[in-house]
Amino acid sequence: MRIVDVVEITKPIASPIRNAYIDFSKMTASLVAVVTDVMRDGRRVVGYGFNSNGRYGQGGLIRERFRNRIIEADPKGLLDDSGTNLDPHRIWAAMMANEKPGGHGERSVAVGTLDMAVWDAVAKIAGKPLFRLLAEKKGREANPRVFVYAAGGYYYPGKDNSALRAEMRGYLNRGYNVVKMKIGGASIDEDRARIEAVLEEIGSQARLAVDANGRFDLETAIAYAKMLRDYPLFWYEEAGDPLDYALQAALAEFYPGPMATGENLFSHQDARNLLRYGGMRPDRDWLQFDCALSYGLVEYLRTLDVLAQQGWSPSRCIPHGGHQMSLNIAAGLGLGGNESYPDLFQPYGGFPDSVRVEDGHIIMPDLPGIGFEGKSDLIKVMRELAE
Ligand SMILES: O=C([O-])CC(=O)C(=O)O
Ligand SMILES: [Mg+2]
Repeated sequence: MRIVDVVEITKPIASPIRNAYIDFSKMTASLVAVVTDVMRDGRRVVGYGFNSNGRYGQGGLIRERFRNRIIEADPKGLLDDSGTNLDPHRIWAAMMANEKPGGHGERSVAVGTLDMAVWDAVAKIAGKPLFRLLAEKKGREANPRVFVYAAGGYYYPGKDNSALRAEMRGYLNRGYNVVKMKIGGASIDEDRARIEAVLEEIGSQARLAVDANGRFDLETAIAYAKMLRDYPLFWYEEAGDPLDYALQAALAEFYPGPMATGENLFSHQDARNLLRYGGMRPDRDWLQFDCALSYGLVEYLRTLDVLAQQGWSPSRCIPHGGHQMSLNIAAGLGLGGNESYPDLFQPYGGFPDSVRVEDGHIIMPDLPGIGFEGKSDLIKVMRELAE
């Protein structure tokens, strides 16, 4: 058994939306395939992966470095001890040969994208849904029912508060009971009016989270905290620079409600620094590390170890990114849920076609691998790449 090829294509996922920091008019994503020589149900096993929105495609790094290290490694050295499946940890180590520590940059996105495809292949070779494989490896019970929330509420050109309300109403109609909107891309008075409009629309049917995308300095973050704490928000996300742990810790003094951050921390070492120095509170705050941006699930397992050492439960994690990889981790390893973008970043985000959101939760279908084969628009572009 061996990996015979690794292929990558960089695709546009452009849209006219804007958060407080970037617009998505030139956004791209890498789609990758890990092609094996294993056959299952009459088909060659190919694992697929892609990177989450917010960071651009990683074709250069994947094609120049990480792909070659997998292809050039001794194939036997990439198998598990039984020799009957690939070993994601050994493949990860092969990819990271001759890489210095620290300064994680975006190489973590390239590795995370390939790691997703490796786990997809491993679960397909095992003939199981990835979430069941993960639960088995950890000796725990999988829970296929996963909390999901609807992320949107972006700044669009020409979008007024009635359009924002209609967007949120649409999410409620589709079964969500937590919705998220952007803040920090307008004046604080405008943002207050946008928040009040959404709260009026959703009433007691749902809760609202807000996301500043790291835009604020400490003074502005605190000014917003004082405004936001008047409302019963689900969370206040990424107020300041993701690496400014002192800002996050200072903010906690002004914001008693739940805070969320972590989508732009790309390693277990960065996660550890957040928990050590960021003032995050394990009884109410939320951690959003996204494996597809941060060296994949092999690294995310280390991050979960860091959490345990620092007294945090995995149930405080609701990853960024809205992809099925994190849904599997949530169902298999007991995370608190997953993000979802009902109207954005298609065909990559979302759920298998048969899945419906009910009461803010989905039920994972029993599909081998990550479950991409259950989403027709997604598997179509995947197969165009490698089958
Ligand atoms: O707008 C983005 O970059 C995405 C984001 O922060 C989120 O989903 O939390
Ligand atoms: Mg965010």
